[in-house]
Amino acid sequence: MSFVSVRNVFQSYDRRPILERVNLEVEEGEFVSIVGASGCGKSTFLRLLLADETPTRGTITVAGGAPAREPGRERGVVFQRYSVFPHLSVRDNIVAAESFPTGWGWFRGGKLRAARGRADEVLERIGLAHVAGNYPATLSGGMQQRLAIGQALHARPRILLLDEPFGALDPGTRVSMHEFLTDLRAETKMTVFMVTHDLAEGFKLGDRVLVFDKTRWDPDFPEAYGATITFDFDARDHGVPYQRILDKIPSLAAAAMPSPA
Ligand SMILES: Nc1ncnc2c1ncn2[C@@H]1O[C@H](COP(=O)(O)OP(=O)(O)OP(=O)(O)O)[C@@H](O)[C@H]1O
Repeated sequence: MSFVSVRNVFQSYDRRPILERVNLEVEEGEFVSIVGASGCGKSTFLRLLLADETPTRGTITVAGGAPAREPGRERGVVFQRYSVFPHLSVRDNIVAAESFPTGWGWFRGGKLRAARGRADEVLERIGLAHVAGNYPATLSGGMQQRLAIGQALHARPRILLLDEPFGALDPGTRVSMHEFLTDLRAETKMTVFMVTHDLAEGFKLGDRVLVFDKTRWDPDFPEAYGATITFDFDARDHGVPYQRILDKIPSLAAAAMPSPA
């Protein structure tokens, strides 16, 4: 039995199909990159994996359990724009990640001191110990995104969901974030799903690269059909040079790029 099992999943909004017949089996510890045209439903798929939404049809199960009805601590998420708390210090942003999901509200006294100690260990690991007392606004984009990832990891999720986590960063910072994520992954053995518009990034970081696209298309009614997984590439050990895939399936180049605004 695989770790994450997506069986015949459909998702519609107001009867408008977004995803149809999505089937996927993922082993624990796999890194799955997701690419596809803008608006084809990649973020929707992540929300379904997060259990932030329930599919219109079909089921998503983790470790053979019952389908989740709401996000839990075993699933962490990071969005493109840093979702950190601007009014809290870097250290307390990590503390918040631990205290809020417990439903106990903000830690106090000895509990707060202990939580801050644990937060400092996380900051050490993500290279932000030297700015622990700063507010997020004083950090660079890459540092804020490292903080957002640190927050998500602090709950020790078994599944990490990344929605274009490096999309807003400059190319140099992106490369250092790739190294950061690769190291963390080796350390934690998490299962990761990452939506990206950057095909090279998808192949560099992923064990697999999934392409979402429509298999049916009605020119008179473009919204008639939803998207599904049309390719599932093995990207392990740089197994498939993505350039060769682009040569073979040129439409993928367009599918993997954001559409012009
Ligand atoms: N809650 C919702 N209610 C209605 N429509 C929605 C909702 N969420 C998403 N949609 C629509 O579903 C479609 C897919 O959106 P989604 O954000 O999943 O695509 P995406 O592939 O992640 O796009 P992008 O690459 O641009 O981020 C879009 O047309 C969007 O407007």
